[in-house]
Amino acid sequence: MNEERLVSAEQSVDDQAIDAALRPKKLDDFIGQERVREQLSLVLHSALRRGRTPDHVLLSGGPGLGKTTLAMIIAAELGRPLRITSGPAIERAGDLAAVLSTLSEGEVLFLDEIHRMARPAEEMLYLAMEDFRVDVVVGKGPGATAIPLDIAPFTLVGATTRAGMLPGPLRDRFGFVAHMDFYEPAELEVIVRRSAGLLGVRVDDEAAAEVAFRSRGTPRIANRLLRRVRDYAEVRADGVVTRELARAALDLYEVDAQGLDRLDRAVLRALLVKFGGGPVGLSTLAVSVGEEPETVEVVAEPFLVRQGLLARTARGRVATPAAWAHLGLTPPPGAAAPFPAAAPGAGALFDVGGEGD
Ligand SMILES: Nc1ncnc2c1ncn2[C@@H]1O[C@H](COP(=O)(O)OP(=O)(O)OP(=O)(O)O)[C@@H](O)[C@H]1O
Repeated sequence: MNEERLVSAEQSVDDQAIDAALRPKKLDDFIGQERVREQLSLVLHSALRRGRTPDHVLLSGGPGLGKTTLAMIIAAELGRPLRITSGPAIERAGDLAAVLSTLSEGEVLFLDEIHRMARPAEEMLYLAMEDFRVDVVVGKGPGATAIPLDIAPFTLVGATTRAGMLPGPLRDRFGFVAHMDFYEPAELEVIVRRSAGLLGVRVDDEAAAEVAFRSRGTPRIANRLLRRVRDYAEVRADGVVTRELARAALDLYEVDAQGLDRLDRAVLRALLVKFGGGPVGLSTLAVSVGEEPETVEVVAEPFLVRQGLLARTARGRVATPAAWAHLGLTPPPGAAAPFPAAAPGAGALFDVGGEGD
């Protein structure tokens, strides 16, 4: 169901063309992520000065935060071609050898979802990253021989949503690791205004702020909400997006003032109304909203936790005071405190898996 959500950060089929059209092409046009941008600029420009290929770059961060965009910008800033592949496309070492052996001097290789690459290919990549060499194995069994093959110096840009899943030896071979954070509303507002300009949508500043605020810190979601708001303004008004129109459109699509959607709110409401704010086990909570536990855990909870609306404790899921306020409800006397510091037997707080019902 993640794919169908308006507030999913994953790329949908509809997003593909628009993502491409809205990508900034230069580092200076890339909005937000100040530290990453500055660090990357130094890495790239010092390599350019020295006439060398820059260190390999690892981009780590959630979907829709701009990793593909940055990879394209890196190639553009270096004035080099970009080759794009992804971990799941590399099922065998031979798949990677085919890519590496056809790279041109200085080419930028973007390997998206690098944590999903096949293990034997990973080992081939170590050597390629370090020595610009691959060992091509010819034959099978005891007669197999490894033929070393030089490859052109290249820059690998790896992207991952799960930096923790990368084996240490692979992570260590990146000279520069960029951690991409969620964007601030003010940064997203600039992105919304820029995208509106490119799409020819007239959006006033207050409306841009409204869209930004509901975009869960993610440019891809901001661009998607902007499109829905544009449709609404075109059909129901004169095409100019005002704050009132943006609010009405996003309310219609059930994306609320903090970016929660129907599922998020259903989970929160069940936790508050049916279970008095918790603690309640994940499976019980999931059944009460008619979803699988995994859907609640993977799709709804991370954002609720990030927003400080829900806490995962050793005793189960607990609503925070902000959750009551967000849904305009009053906690009953004695509602569970999210952080029962003094309660005997209360366990650790966050991200404790496996609590019972
Ligand atoms: N800093 C930014 N400034 C302007 N637009 C941005 C920025 N970051 C991302 N975007 C826009 O958001 C959309 C998604 O970005 P992109 O495809 O680069 O994300 P991603 O991190 O590679 O996502 P995924 O991990 O799902 O592939 C693109 O349209 C891109 O233009």
